[in-house]
Amino acid sequence: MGAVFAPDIKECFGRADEEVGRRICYNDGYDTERRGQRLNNVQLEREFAQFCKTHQLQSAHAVIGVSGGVDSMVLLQLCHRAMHGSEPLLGGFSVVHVDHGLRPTSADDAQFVASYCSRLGVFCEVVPVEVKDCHGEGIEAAARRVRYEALLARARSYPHGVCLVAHHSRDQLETFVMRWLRGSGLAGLGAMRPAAIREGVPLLRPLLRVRRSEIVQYANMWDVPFREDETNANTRFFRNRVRHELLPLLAALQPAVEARTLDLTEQLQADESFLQEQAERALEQVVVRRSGHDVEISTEAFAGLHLSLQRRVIHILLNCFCARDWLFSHVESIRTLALRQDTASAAVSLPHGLGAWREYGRIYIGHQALPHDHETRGPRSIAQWDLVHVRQLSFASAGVFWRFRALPIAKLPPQPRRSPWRAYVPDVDFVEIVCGLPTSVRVRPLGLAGSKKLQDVFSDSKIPRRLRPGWPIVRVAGRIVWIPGAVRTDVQRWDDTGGGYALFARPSRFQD
Ligand SMILES: Nc1ncnc2c1ncn2[C@@H]1O[C@H](COP(=O)(O)OP(=O)(O)OP(=O)(O)O)[C@@H](O)[C@H]1O
Repeated sequence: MGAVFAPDIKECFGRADEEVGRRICYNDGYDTERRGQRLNNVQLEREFAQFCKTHQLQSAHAVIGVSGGVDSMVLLQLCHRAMHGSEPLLGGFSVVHVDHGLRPTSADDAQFVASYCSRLGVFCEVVPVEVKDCHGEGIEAAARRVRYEALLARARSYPHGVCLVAHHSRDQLETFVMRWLRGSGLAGLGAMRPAAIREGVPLLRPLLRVRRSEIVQYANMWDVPFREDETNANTRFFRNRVRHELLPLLAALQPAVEARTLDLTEQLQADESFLQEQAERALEQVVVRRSGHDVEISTEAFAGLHLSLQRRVIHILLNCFCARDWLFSHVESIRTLALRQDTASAAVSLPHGLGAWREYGRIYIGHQALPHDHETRGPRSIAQWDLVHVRQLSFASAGVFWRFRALPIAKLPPQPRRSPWRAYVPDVDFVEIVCGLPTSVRVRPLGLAGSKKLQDVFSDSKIPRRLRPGWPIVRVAGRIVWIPGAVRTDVQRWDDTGGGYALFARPSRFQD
């Protein structure tokens, strides 16, 4: 469907105004409830006018996202009235309806919005979009992503374009609760901002402090038509369950929950802005070097930061590298890595095949494995591998790129294949990966009566001499359990009761 524009129906709107005006002004005592509503409506219009002035919308072109629901239809009405008052509050405005094509009735919604705009004489564009869940984000999130892309693109096409959406105070409460349940931090719990910049375009929410009941009253007052989205009742969606099941409970316990959450989110937003500003400054102090692929941080400067800043600095870096797919446990693992008192090298693996490494008083985050793939001299700890939180680990050692994987034994098939590239370790939190142990160290290979020197283990397994100093050796509580590609020792065990982990190793250059 293309653009719809019908400037000639403006008069219809004028008549509707007059009718409502007559009912209120001349029928004194006719409908006291309506009079009360009118006061609220005046209040709503005043607040909207104030919002327009604060954000200097007199010189802007507002692109309103209108779904056809009551909230956005009321926003449309407010904009329309704001344009036609004694002093226009908007430089101009137009409507965009995004047709996701996901529901059988979506074409009717588009038609409904377009024809109402046509009645008002407002320019309306219906933008059909294709919703594809490419990032495993879920269909709801994918629809939201493409919707904002379309709305912001339209706003960007105007010289002073801004985008207006009709979120109200209950939406804010829902967002807060959903983020709280999903374990968001400060940034997420601040929920939606009344004014934000999204992809370079101001995204404004003039109704964020308005209650839904006031919006509905306003719609009734001005006979604003709207359509109910039938999926709103479907409790298969998380948001709807929060809305229909959890919020009524919260409101029963604390009737002021919506207003209090609004105040709280405003405070959190202010705290969040302050912390982010401080962290961006701190980042300049701790980052020693930054290239497109990795970043190098001074552990000394990092240790001097306040705990909140330490976390936020890592948070910012992870956002750059891991596109928000990280967890709080990743932040904490990197922080622990940076604050360790000993000087040993260590690593944690991150999503998207990235890693964080510690070497010589620096933390490296990025795609590179060990930053200095140097020859190993003497024993060296490669990683304290946190099996509970980190399931994959990769690093380079003496010219070989290693990938390690850990799988709880309970998840393995009943009779796993035997291989020197796999071993079983007891149910421990950490294993240590070291290299460069003296070749005279003795190990007791599984199934052998006696012990063997490391040197003999390497030669029997045909591990090239030049690779031996950097060859990883896995230890549990200081005892060797596995030399990948060579032997497993009597410390390792296959636990039929399902405890422990299976470890897998793949050296990329050597094995090929
Ligand atoms: N199909 C649509 N076309 C244009 N604008 C829309 C559409 N759907 C929603 N909007 C705009 O977005 C606002 C929020 O809508 P809704 O609460 O349904 O979004 P949501 O899916 O919860 O996403 P979020 O709240 O994260 O923006 C609406 O008030 C309206 O302004």
